Amino acid sequence: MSVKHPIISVTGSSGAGTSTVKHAFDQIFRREGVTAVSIEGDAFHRYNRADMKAELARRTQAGDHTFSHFSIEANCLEELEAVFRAYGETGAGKTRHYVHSADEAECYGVPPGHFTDWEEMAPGSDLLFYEGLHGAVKTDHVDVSAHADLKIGVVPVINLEWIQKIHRDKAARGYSTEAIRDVILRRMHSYVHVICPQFTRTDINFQRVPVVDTSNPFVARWIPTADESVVVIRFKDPKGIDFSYLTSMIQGSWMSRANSIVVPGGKLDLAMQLILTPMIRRLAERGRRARLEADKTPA
Ligand SMILES: Nc1ncnc2c1ncn2[C@@H]1O[C@H](COP(=O)(O)OP(=O)(O)OP(=O)(O)O)[C@@H](O)[C@H]1O
Ligand SMILES: O=C(CO)[C@H](O)[C@H](O)COP(=O)(O)O
Repeated sequence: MSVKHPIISVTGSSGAGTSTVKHAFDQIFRREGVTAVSIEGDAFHRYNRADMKAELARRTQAGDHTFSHFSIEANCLEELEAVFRAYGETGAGKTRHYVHSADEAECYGVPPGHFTDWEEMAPGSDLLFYEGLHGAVKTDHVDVSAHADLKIGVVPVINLEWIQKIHRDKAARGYSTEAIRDVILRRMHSYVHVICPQFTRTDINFQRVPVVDTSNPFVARWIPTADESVVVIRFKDPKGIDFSYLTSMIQGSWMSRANSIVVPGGKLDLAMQLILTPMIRRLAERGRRARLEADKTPA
């Protein structure tokens, strides 16, 4: 955690909607005049696509059927923790991109399945924004979670998460339904042991729940729309959250527990703005004040 150089971490499984949620954050950053630098979790995969395939084959042959991109060992989480620590201390750090598709390849000048070179983040930022699979991970050897000042979980109920993943991976990444189904199955062990535990460490979880039948996600023809879903928003620490303000501002919302509200799917953006803007403003202002004070203090 760092007052001077705060970190916001948005964590979710593949297809959960973390990239989509990033847009909501970008709007708040723009409106509030907050300069953010970003890290994509996929940048910290340990292997490029070909090496991952080879490692997977090696492990499968050795009898390990649980290895996947969700696994701790498939990612450089010590490096991610080190980048979080360095940013918290100095406001600087390095990152890169994992290129998934032909579109991204054109943008980054690197073929799909490869990484760009490591690059220093732009100097002078107010905060670091992470979006990916492991932003609240804590094991015996690595603690990414401890370095993040605001942790957000993006967790649709699982059938919806799969539908979102299947549609995105088919449309944007060119995979077949069968290949995606196999990946979902292979990742299940780490989904349970690595992904889920993070959502008890997050400060706020946004859980999209469809109100249409998603019983067989593998044949769903489209992703349930905003109007066909509600979002459960759960606060780890409800102290200081003005629930009556939120429920009066967000039409159709209600409290389902002492720490949770439910909003219509179409109000997710508004809910995120109302909830997150004051938190982001506070982090950025505290950081600016602390950096100013540090500049005034003689070395
Ligand atoms: N609130 C939402 N309403 C409707 N569709 C959504 C919503 N959130 C995400 N989706 C859809 O789900 C798919 C996956 O979303 P997104 O790319 O944001 O996932 P992700 O968590 O960033 O995945 P990855 O980490 O694998 O890149 C996209 O097709 C997106 O349009
Ligand atoms: O989104 C993902 C994880 O968050 C991808 O599954 C992962 O980055 C691997 O990508 P690919 O299978 O296309 O090489």
